[in-house]
Amino acid sequence: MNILNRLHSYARNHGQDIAIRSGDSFFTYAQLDDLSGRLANYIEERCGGNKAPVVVYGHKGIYMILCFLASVKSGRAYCPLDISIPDTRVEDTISAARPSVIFALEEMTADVKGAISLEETKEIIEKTKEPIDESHYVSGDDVFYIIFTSGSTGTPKGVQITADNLNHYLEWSVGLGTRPEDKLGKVFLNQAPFSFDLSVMDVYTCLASRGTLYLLDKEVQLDFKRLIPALQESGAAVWVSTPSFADMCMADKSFSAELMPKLETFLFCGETLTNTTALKLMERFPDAVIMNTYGPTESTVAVTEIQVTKELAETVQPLPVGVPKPGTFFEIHQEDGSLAPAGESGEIIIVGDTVSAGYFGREDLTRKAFFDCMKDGRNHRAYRTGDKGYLDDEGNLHYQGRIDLQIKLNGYRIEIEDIEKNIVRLEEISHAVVVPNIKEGKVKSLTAFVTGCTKPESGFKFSKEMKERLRAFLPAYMIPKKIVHMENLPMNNNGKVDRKQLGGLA
Ligand SMILES: Nc1ncnc2c1ncn2[C@@H]1O[C@H](COP(=O)(O)OP(=O)(O)OP(=O)(O)O)[C@@H](O)[C@H]1O
Repeated sequence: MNILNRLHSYARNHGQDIAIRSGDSFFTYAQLDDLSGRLANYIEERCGGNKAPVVVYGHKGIYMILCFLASVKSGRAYCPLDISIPDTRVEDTISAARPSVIFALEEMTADVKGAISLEETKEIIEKTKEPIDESHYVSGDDVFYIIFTSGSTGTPKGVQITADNLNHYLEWSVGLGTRPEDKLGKVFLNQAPFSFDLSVMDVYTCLASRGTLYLLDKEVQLDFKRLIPALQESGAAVWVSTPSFADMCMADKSFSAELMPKLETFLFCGETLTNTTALKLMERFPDAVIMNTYGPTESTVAVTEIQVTKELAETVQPLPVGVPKPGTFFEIHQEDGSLAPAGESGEIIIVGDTVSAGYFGREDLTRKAFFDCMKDGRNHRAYRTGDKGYLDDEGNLHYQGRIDLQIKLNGYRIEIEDIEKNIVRLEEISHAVVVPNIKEGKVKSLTAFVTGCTKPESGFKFSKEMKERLRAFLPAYMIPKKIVHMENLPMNNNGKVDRKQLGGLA
């Protein structure tokens, strides 16, 4: 599949269909294709031989996607930066990317010179009458986008995803949870900021399916009084978010099939989907299909899928993340780099057609994380995920947490996520995040932050009781020193549980 050609054909044959909506603004397929082609012409004329990426700064406006498409039509990768990114990181990213053009579609407070504002972008498009020729479009191994990871599990790096990576990903994602034809013309919900690659799952799967992308901005997401009516108004059939965001929505009783009667598919990625969340969602949306998918930015959003049925959610805990998409293979490596025996756990290595070429301008980091590998008689790109997992007899991948969330406490080697999985076995608790208390580089104790039950009268008593009961599941050295009840776990800008913030509270 070639997404840019597909957009062209939609613009020609279904030009009046709405491609993107944000509040009262929208672009039809004809507008999106035409205006992005014209803006691409401007970029090419202005930059000529400078093929450096285009930085697009902003939030959930419809012009964001228009600028992404203009960049790739001009033959340049784009690098999306959301307004939630702190100024210093915006500045660092821009100095690393050395962009050919910067579009700042929202007001920018970072120290950045020469950015083109939204008003100027509109004027440029108005003045540039001709769309760019297709021969300029990024294709094959050309980089389509560069996403700087959030750093939730390390330091931010610019992951380069090529046109081929994206096209291979889309061939699979249009069929996630439903047949591809069942997604045609449907509404897709966008929760994730564009600087988080989860958004690629809704933006491009939607555009590839001639759907309407419904953008939910940050302020709406944080205000139930606006969020619930927006969800209702969206008419969404495909839901794409982190599980944490769905959990947050479930705090409102009206979040159900009555509110969103057209909702057919939940697509989750980015963090663990707990059995509790899946089961609660099934109660609220009995007819919807729930898909768990897994993958890092480095292998284009997601590379596995599994439909979470009631039976699965009731019998297998934690939930598997599923089987690889076509064109993806897994290897499980032991600490010494050799292949783990069948069924045993180790580092998950992703091999295949959606694995990135590497990090932008960071040959050193690229060499550490990526390598080439033969599979089925062909050379493939492979990526060391830093995630731990194993493959079961049916070929399902089971994710067991980050290798770097392994700590040493009083000489014991402990998997933080192992403790979390056991805490949620306690009836009252639906989510648990355990953070180490570190002094002088050494782990001194552990604190667990939990949600689920109503606020206990005495935090001390609650902690004591939970710890007592945890003894049924965990050895004493793995039981956190404190168990703290919270109404909600804090989320980072990408909508994942914010471990760093909790670390500060421990
Ligand atoms: N379905 C899933 N279940 C559990 N964990 C998941 C799932 N999908 C993704 N993850 C976790 O999210 C990671 C990928 O996150 P992402 O590429 O968004 O980077 P990030 O959160 O910005 O972190 P960093 O910046 O440190 O790379 C995976 O490597 C895995 O640890």
